Amino acid sequence: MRKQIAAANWKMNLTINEAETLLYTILDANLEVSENQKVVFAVPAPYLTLAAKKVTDHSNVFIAAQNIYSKKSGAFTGEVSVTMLKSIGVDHAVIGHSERREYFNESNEFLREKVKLCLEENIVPIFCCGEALPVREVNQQNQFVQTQLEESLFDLSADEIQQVVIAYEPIWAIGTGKTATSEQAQEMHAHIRSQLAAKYGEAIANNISILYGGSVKASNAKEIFGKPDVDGGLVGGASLVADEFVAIIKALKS
Ligand SMILES: O=C[C@H](O)COP(=O)(O)O
Repeated sequence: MRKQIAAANWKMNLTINEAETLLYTILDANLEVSENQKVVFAVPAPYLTLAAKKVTDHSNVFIAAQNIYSKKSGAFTGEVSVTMLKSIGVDHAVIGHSERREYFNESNEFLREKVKLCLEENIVPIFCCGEALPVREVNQQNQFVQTQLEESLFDLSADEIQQVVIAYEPIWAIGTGKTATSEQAQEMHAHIRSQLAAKYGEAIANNISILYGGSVKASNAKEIFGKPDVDGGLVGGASLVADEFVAIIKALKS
């Protein structure tokens, strides 16, 4: 049975003191995260070690890197590898966020290598996909996202694909306050799941968590997460406010 997941993406925000306070406040909020749920914090790289140590006492709570490099080690100044993450207890990584694709020119092919590497090291890739506004305006979003999946994920084996979490994040809804309607989210999630089913079979497709990202907040999480193919969210801005993120966690399906 696929997991329901609330994933925080702090992006490039917070000082260490602010990060500690936020994480501790959320963890101390009497969270009851069931076996069928996961809470993930994608924190800035300098805070990964501290955050990974802090969550060891909390069941079903995990720490993610916001990015990795596509090689395991070597002369790649400034980059962070999956091997390093593994060695500090980090077990998830956001791969292919639209900000990485846009500002750092990360291609589907490059992201395919990163996903592979995560799986080799037993790190769960949270693979992001999603279209920009001009693509949606000409109603090409399904084909666009399908190509992202095909080029980055569809050479994985049946065992491998089931380790991947997919996050659908329409770029026009990220940080804009403009959320996709729950119907738009469901429509795309159903499309993604149908593509997974066509490639790997229905049973496997039904095992894969598909998160929605784009202006999720406490006030809309319940409705969006309530849709049958939406298995939680990847949350930016609202994950920086403890009460908001706690409410978002509570909005997960049980
Ligand atoms: O990774 C998270 C997404 O980019 C969503 O960000 P947002 O919740 O601030 O719109």
